[in-house]
Amino acid sequence: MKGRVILTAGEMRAAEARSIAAGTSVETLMERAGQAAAAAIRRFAGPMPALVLCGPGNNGGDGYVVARALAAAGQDVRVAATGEPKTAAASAARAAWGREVHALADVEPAPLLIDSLFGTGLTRGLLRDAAAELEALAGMARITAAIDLPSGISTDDGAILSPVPDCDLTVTFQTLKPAHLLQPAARHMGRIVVADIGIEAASDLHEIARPRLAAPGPESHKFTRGLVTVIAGGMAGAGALSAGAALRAGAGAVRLQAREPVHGVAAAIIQTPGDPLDRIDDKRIGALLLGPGLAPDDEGRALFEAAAGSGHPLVLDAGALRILADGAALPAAGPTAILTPHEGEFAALFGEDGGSKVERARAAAAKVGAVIVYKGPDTVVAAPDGRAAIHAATAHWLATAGAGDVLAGTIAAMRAAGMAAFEAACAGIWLHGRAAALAGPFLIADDLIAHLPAACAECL
Ligand SMILES: NC(=O)C1=CN([C@@H]2O[C@H](COP(=O)(O)OP(=O)(O)OC[C@H]3O[C@@H](n4cnc5c(N)ncnc54)[C@H](OP(=O)(O)O)[C@@H]3O)[C@@H](O)[C@H]2O)[C@@H](O)CC1
Ligand SMILES: Nc1ncnc2c1ncn2[C@@H]1O[C@H](COP(=O)(O)OP(=O)(O)O)[C@@H](O)[C@H]1O
Ligand SMILES: [K+]
Repeated sequence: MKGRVILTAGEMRAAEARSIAAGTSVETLMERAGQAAAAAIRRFAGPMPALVLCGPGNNGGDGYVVARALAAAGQDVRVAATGEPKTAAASAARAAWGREVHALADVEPAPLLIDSLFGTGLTRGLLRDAAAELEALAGMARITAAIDLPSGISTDDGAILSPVPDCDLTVTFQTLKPAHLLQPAARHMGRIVVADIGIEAASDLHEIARPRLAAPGPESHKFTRGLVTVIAGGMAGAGALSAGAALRAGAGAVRLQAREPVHGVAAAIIQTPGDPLDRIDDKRIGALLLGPGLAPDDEGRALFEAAAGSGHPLVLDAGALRILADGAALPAAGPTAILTPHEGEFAALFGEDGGSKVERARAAAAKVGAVIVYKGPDTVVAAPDGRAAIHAATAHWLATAGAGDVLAGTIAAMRAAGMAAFEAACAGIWLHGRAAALAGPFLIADDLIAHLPAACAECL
């Protein structure tokens, strides 16, 4: 499955402009947006007394429509605004509301607060008084709903420009925007509803969705399901986590290549202690994973060179990324490699500048010609051809040692099963996040492995 489309503010404006050029007016789009938002809010919150805060732009315009729709449904509604509308469509929406509009500074709170101050047009933080008013009213409300985005958020990179309320519901239009999934903004969204307002929207940026996995059939054997080779570093436990994850994520065979026997791993993991490069020329290897537990020393560099020259689909994590940052080269040709850096590894490889997490991941993928899995509480996958995808984790218990090793092994299993690099990365991330949700609070990395089969079973 491909997942929900994500558009930036500029792409959304362009899609809106095309729609207008094709004959649908801004007023019509605003009416659809406001009516859809009101319906979603009523479904979520029921008929409680509401206060709608309206800003000067079209986000505020949506708010006047929401207020009119809720009032028409018999709900007790008040409106407060920062000032007069600045767009013709918002002015028309305010006129159609036709009732009193309070000043934001001295309005009474209500149990249902609807934040329609700013959306995709926000270019700078709210003025201190407006931000404080929004925060205070949200603090006194039982439920806070945002129209398009909670106010104070930068749409494209998810940055916080001024204090943002914690919303219970965010109703956005036609597609997700990056800030709905990127941190630090994403934590403020609550439940996200995407309402259809009849705009055509396509993008090469998607949310990561549940993958489809194939069950083995009568024609299958272990090597058709995929052979994963994990080259263990000096800290063999990390490789053991990756190997265990690859096996539980459905690889038909997993080899853990370490100098010494690794204890405590599943007996089904094939071990032939000795030279870690033993059998690296096996043509059946579907994914070669290097990096977990690997030190950036002479031996590590030699293993990297051998892996890079092997011609196998590579998954490079941890120590292999440090070796790469120190100047080693990826193979110039052959299957697309997958790199799985966390924030620190990404910065060491590609620097810290360059826009949003999506833009930075895309630039990195284009630069090195590999699929980049830029990890964190939000994970961005980018391919050299410009495709990108975002996963907003809900299981923050993943912030635990070894979770990255499990992710790398899971991705390697997907790759060995025959998925292309971008799809394998996306599938692995989804399964990893789902396994974390199933494992629950206080999970450790080993628990993720135990829950991978249940996560995979949801994808058959
Ligand atoms: N795209 C679509 O298809 C549809 C979009 N729709 C809706 O439109 C919304 C986008 O509307 P928008 O472009 O008018 O921007 P919006 O978020 O209301 O804010 C811009 C205004 O705020 C101002 N301003 C900015 N920062 C400020 C600050 N810190 N403090 C004070 N002022 C500040 C800025 O003025 P300026 O920067 O020039 O000073 C401008 O006046 C979108 O989120 C969605 O809800 C739907 O109606 C229908 C279909
Ligand atoms: N706060 C968080 N919320 C959700 N997922 C997280 C969080 N912190 C880390 N993760 C995920 O956990 C994994 C950690 O990987 P990594 O940083 O390489 O850890 P390690 O090296 O200990 O295995 C990644 O998949 C990352 O996306
Ligand atoms: K808003």
